[in-house]
Amino acid sequence: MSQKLLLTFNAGSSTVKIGIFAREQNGAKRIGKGLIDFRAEPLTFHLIEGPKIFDVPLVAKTDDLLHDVLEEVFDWLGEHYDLDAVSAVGHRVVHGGDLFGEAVRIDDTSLAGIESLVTLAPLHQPQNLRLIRAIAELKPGMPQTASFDTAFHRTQSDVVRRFAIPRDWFDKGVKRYGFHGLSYAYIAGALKALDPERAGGRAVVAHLGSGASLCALEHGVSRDTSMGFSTIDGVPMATRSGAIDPGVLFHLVEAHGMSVKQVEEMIYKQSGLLGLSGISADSRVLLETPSKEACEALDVFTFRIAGEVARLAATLGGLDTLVFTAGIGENQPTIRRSVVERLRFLGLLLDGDRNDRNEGVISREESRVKVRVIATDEEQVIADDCLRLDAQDNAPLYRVL
Ligand SMILES: Nc1ncnc2c1ncn2[C@@H]1O[C@H](COP(=O)(O)OP(=O)(O)O)[C@@H](O)[C@H]1O
Ligand SMILES: CC(=O)OP(=O)(O)O
Ligand SMILES: [Mg+2]
Repeated sequence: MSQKLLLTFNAGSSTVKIGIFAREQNGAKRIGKGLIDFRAEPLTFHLIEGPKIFDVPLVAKTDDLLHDVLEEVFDWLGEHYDLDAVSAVGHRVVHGGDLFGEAVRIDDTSLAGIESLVTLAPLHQPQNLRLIRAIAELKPGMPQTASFDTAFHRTQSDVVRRFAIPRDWFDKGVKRYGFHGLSYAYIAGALKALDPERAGGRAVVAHLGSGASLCALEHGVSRDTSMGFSTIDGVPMATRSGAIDPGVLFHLVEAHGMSVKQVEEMIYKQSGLLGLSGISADSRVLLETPSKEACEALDVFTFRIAGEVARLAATLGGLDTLVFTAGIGENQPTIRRSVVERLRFLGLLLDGDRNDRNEGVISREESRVKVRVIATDEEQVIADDCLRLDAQDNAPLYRVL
């Protein structure tokens, strides 16, 4: 019999990342990585790690269900992996609200809980649900688990989580939740391995991908983060505005007659780097475009990130380590340089050559704050949760309702 496998799904704002893991005695070991790119026209599947590397355009269209897209992706994956050996599937689910403090098996009850949080993460949660349902149809009876982005931040104090609005709204769930928790959990583990005594001490992690946020870690525990109630808050992103004076939103609706839906579309999908530059949501394109607007978009981005690092350092009462991670954080020296140069006053000194080579430590020896680049792996966290939950007992399986 062939070795048992696990699949993981990490649905971000613009891609779905698929992890293929072997179930080994000492845990889940990655053996492949795929990516469905929803920005590409036509929709494209990339196998970026595995026995063969390839890109294929998909015939299936993104419909509301993702059933056809996944079926086609499974056909491609099936040429290289024995998909009959898949014994469980784990998902990243972006919002767990106050309902989910840790990863869970998916059954009808947990699925209803995930569904009840759709309005809190309209860019992500519906996609998570589509994937869960499509897999339940394509692989009936397959055990599925959910790992929540919000769960890692439940160690934050109420002072950090409260908005300064009438206090009963907090009890009704209007509070700062924070996201990218699977990435921060992975980085906290990596920092512990690099620095077993102090896990990086007082560390700020900058997760800079299509969605971007920062997290303040005290010996690996979340104390504060830039994203709040929704995935809009904090720093500007590929297409999201980041924190914005709520007065602007009232103004757009009342003085300019925009509907709430139109404002939502603008803030989630037409803002950030795309809106600022008018050129592209992809920082790689902006770095190569010699225009004033592209340059200014990147300046706003790095200005706001540096400001957030300083704010989070205040939460921690100082800063020992700054970590860059995710697509931009791991791969873009120019953006890291602009952020770190703005933070010289906090004791950060960049080693330009190390930074250009994307090395693990990019600060100089004499820098008071150590600056690191660590590749995140949200799929590993999902796979570890999935393996642990699946091994516990034969609890409920999700079937198509
Ligand atoms: N070499 C690179 N590979 C992939 N993404 C990169 C690279 N360099 C920069 N990026 C940036 O990272 C972003 C994607 O980051 P990622 O963490 O994968 O985001 P998400 O999970 O939100 O889709 C891209 O929009 C791009 O701007
Ligand atoms: C929470 C969030 O913004 O996720 P992503 O960066 O994957 O879009
Ligand atoms: Mg992501």
